[in-house]
This record gives sequence, structure tokens and C-alpha cells, in this order.
Amino acid sequence: MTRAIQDYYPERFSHCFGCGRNNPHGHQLKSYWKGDETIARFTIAPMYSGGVPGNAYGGMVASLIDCHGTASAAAFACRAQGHELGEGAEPVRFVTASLTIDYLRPTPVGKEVTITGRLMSLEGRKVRVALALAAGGTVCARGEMLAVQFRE
Ligand SMILES: CCCCCCCCCCCCCCCC(=O)SCCNC(=O)CCNC(=O)[C@H](O)C(C)(C)COP(=O)(O)OP(=O)(O)OC[C@H]1O[C@@H](n2cnc3c(N)ncnc32)[C@H](O)[C@@H]1OP(=O)(O)O
Repeated sequence: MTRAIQDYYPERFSHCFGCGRNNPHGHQLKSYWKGDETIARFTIAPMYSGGVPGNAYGGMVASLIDCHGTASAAAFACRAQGHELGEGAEPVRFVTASLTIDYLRPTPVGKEVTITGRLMSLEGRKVRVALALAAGGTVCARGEMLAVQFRE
């Protein structure tokens, strides 16, 4: 897949500060399929430093995990419906209902990090996603998300 999951979001859902392609001030995170899981790559700019020099502040870590989680939920739900993003019916939209983060190690700024997502369960409007953020192959933070399909 060369197109990011977020690139399939309808225009009106593309202004998120973390991942909206139409938000020029935001991070514009891009998530992709990687086999049965999802992956995003991002380099945190030094301006997002936490209290310890060289390390990111926790909100930034949570933000990346959050946006990758909702994108993953949309992709997992789509595939579970038997089609890929961009095919078939309009894709379902998810928002974060609950997100827990375990900060295991400091996350460096200025180095590429990867965020991965794995489907834990899919039940009705609810998708649970296991998430991890790693730098240089070392997991710095883990997350668990409950994403709920948005009712318009
Ligand atoms: C390519 C694809 C395109 C798709 C296109 C996508 C575009 C999509 C834009 C994405 C852009 C990025 C997004 C970034 C990620 C955010 O930052 S999203 C922003 C942060 N999140 C929010 O603002 C959400 C605020 N909360 C809400 O709006 C509502 O609480 C919710 C989550 C929609 C749920 O409300 P509701 O629809 O009335 O549903 P409700 O019946 O309350 O709950 C449904 C189920 O979830 C459970 N539940 C709800 N909340 C919780 C909770 N906190 N803990 C445990 N269980 C819960 C309920 O118990 C219920 O379970 P069941 O009884 O069905 O078993």
C-alpha cells in the first residue's frame, strides 16, 4: 500500500492536529499496513522536548500513538468487512474512547521512531488496538486503545 490510511479520510475528517493531511500546522502522521499490522514512522522535532534534554514530552508520545491507533482501527474494521480502504462502501470513522499509555523508556527527539498497531478485538462498533512506539528497535512506550465507530 503506497497511500497512507489517513489519505483515505474524507476531507471533513482531515484536519486533525496529529494526522490531518489538511492541517498545515499539525504533525500529518501517516500510517500504513504492514502485513496484518500497521506501522507509522515519525521523527519528533527537538521543540517537543520533555523535561529531560533529548527526550520527547509524554503528550507527544501519546499523540502519535493516538492517531496511529484510530487509523489502525479504521483499517482493521475495513478489512474485517471484507474489503480494503478505497474499495467498496465509504470507510467507517473511529474516535478514541479510551487510551492508556505505559511509558517504558524515554523517547528520543530527532531520531525516527516507529509506531505499530495490532488488532486485539473487534466487536460491533468497538475496536481494541495494541500499540507500541519504538526507537532503534527498543520499545519506549506501549498503548492500548478502545476506538469507537463514530455516529454521524
Ligand atoms: C480510512 C478510513 C476513514 C475513516 C475516517 C476516520 C476519520 C476520523 C477522524 C480521525 C481523526 C483522528 C482522530 C485522532 C484521535 C482522536 O484524537 S479522536 C478525539 C478524542 N476523542 C473524542 O473526542 C471522543 C469523545 N467521545 C465521544 O464522542 C463518545 O464518547 C464516543 C466515543 C463516540 C462514544 O459515544 P457513543 O457513540 O454515544 O457510544 P456509547 O454507546 O457511549 O459507547 C459505545 C460502546 O463503547 C463503550 N465505551 C465508550 N467509551 C468508553 C470508554 N471510555 N471506556 C470503555 N468503554 C467505552 C460503551 O460502553 C459502549 O459499549 P457497548 O455497550 O456497545 O458494549
